[in-house]
Amino acid sequence: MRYLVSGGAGYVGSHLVLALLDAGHEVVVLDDLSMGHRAAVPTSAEFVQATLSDRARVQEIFSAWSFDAVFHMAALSLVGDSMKEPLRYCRENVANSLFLAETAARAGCTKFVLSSTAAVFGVPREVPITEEAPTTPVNPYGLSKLMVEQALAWAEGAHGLRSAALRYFNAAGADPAGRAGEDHDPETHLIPRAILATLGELPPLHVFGTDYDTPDGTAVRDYVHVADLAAAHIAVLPRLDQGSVRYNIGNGAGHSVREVMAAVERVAGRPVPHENGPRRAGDPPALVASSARLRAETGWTPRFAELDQIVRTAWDWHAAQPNGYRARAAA
Ligand SMILES: NC(=O)c1ccc[n+]([C@@H]2O[C@H](COP(=O)([O-])OP(=O)(O)OC[C@H]3O[C@@H](n4cnc5c(N)ncnc54)[C@H](O)[C@@H]3O)[C@@H](O)[C@H]2O)c1
Ligand SMILES: O=c1ccn([C@@H]2O[C@H](COP(=O)(O)OP(=O)(O)O[C@H]3O[C@H](CO)[C@H](O)[C@H](O)[C@H]3O)[C@@H](O)[C@H]2O)c(=O)[nH]1
Repeated sequence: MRYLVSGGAGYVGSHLVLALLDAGHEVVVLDDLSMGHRAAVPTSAEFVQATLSDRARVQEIFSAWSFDAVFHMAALSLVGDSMKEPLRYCRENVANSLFLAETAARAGCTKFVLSSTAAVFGVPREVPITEEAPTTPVNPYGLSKLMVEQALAWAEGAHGLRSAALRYFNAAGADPAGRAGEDHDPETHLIPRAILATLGELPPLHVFGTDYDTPDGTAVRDYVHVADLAAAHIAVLPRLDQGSVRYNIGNGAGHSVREVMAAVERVAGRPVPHENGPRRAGDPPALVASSARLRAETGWTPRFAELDQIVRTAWDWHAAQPNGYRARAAA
């Protein structure tokens, strides 16, 4: 099979590309490298450096190749930035996604997998969060993804485009073989920030909020290993033969910021330098997935379900290349 991965030079995308190549598929990566890294894309994948807002380039890609499915990961995805630039977030994420989906459908591609997010749920009334939970985003990032999900839901009847909306919870960890890892600039995610602070590569970690209504007062998230996330994408593809789907993807276990710091300390064998601070705007107190539907319908199950396993792969990646892909690019 041949697949297009938009955003395939990014964190989650690079791990999906590895999983697809490992399974023997052909992969074309479309990425503008605004956040991703050329060195994150294996040489056995085709690479097209282009932005999704360059409509002519996107159409050229569909003229040059035919695809069995599109995995659409390229997006603006920082909650904090989305609070500052809500219109840009909605415009970019919605317009680019819908143009890509429309172009795919016109080219005869009938399967479209959207990287959606737990942020579509806002502050949930109940955890774990099922696919039936109300979708009431509390930040423009979550709203932009929800708008794309809703538009795609109309595309099946009208254009025959079947879609999978995959609501990732918190992607974490690195390729267990060390081929890829997380490298954002700026890095905003908790686990890499805690690790890089411990390695002395970043200033002490700021704990965003210690007064949440959670067991230890810090916010709770569901950390899912990025290789398990990649495997879920492959597992859902056959479901699209029967129609569009949406799945929540997490481990089903919540961990607080303090628990994550404790896991980093166990793996690193030394304390995480940190300071307590105020809450970050747009952060819900607790997000934990029910992935029962995904497990039941696809047989997917996480291989790296323990927080320490997840942190260990991330630690190994950062300890081996504290400057991320820059060292690889220079090599
Ligand atoms: N990381 C997470 O925990 C998480 C959680 C939920 C959802 N998601 C979603 O998963 C997807 C991937 O997330 P990630 O953490 O890998 O992000 P990332 O920033 O590492 O990767 C996104 C990639 O898309 C590229 N890109 C961005 N805008 C583009 C454009 N207009 N044209 C072409 N390429 C463009 C970037 O260069 C980057 O390589 C995103 O859609 C994100 O919203 C991520
Ligand atoms: O330096 C930091 C960074 C994060 N946190 C806290 O750690 C938790 C996790 O924060 P991340 O930034 O790692 O992840 P988010 O939960 O904010 O966001 C991630 O998951 C969301 C859905 O759950 C979105 O999809 C988003 O794209 C993705 O980055 C949050 O409670 C946050 O407040 C800190 O205390 N200090």
